[in-house]
Amino acid sequence: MSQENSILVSVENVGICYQRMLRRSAGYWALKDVSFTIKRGETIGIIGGNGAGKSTLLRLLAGIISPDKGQISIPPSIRTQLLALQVGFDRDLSGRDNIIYSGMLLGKSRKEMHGLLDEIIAFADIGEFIHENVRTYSTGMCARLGFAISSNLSPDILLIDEVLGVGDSAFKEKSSTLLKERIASDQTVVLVSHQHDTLQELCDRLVWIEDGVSLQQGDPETVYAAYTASMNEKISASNSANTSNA
Ligand SMILES: Nc1ncnc2c1ncn2[C@@H]1O[C@H](COP(=O)(O)OP(=O)(O)OP(=O)(O)O)[C@@H](O)[C@H]1O
Repeated sequence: MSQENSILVSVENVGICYQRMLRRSAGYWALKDVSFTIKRGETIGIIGGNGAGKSTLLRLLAGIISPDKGQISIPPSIRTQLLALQVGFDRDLSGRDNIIYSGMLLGKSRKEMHGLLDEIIAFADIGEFIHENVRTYSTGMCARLGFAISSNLSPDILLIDEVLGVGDSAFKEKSSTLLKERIASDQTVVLVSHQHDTLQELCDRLVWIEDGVSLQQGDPETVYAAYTASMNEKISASNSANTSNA
């Protein structure tokens, strides 16, 4: 099989159960039964309603959490990087130190990272804030830092959780251009987004997840149409229930 078409990641009947804070209450299965594969060089879009389990799935692919049932297979040499607004940085370190730390997590040496620092800082373009703790950053600044790091480090799989469309218009343009370049250069990408245009333009395939279950996968047009039809049905059902209760 050629390298381009080889399966890089396989997710089989995976479930993730979050433990509740109250010890006696049962855990919550955020993912119940998710299966799909990712081929080398593919851009996969993950869609689904709020709370469907999309971010949980990216955390699983990033190796932050492990499955409580089923299996995920990723070769040990494969480095993933998660670009998300809530995770990925040590909030008590400066942006600069987070750049070095992220690079080392992706297998770079401290010396290599010092060589890349200036370029990454220039791409992030957040001024003196680069020396402040990430805790003080705005949402857009976190997105800038994340994109700046991934633009220079090229992980094997880039995982993007709804950070497109964040920030000012100059940054949106810059991040979208970067992503398109990565996709053209055969970067493997998994992208969570609610933006139809983005999914349509960038993705080879969509995987639709609802209530922790992978319902459908395939070409973006078909899967998005099925997802939208299901959403519209839910809205109609909810409107009818509200009318009959009035
Ligand atoms: N750390 C956690 N502990 C307990 N429950 C969690 C945790 N993280 C997420 N959940 C729950 O798991 C479910 C799936 O959450 P997740 O964030 O993966 O959904 P999502 O599809 O990304 O949602 P959205 O589109 O709203 O961002 C939700 O019901 C959420 O409340």
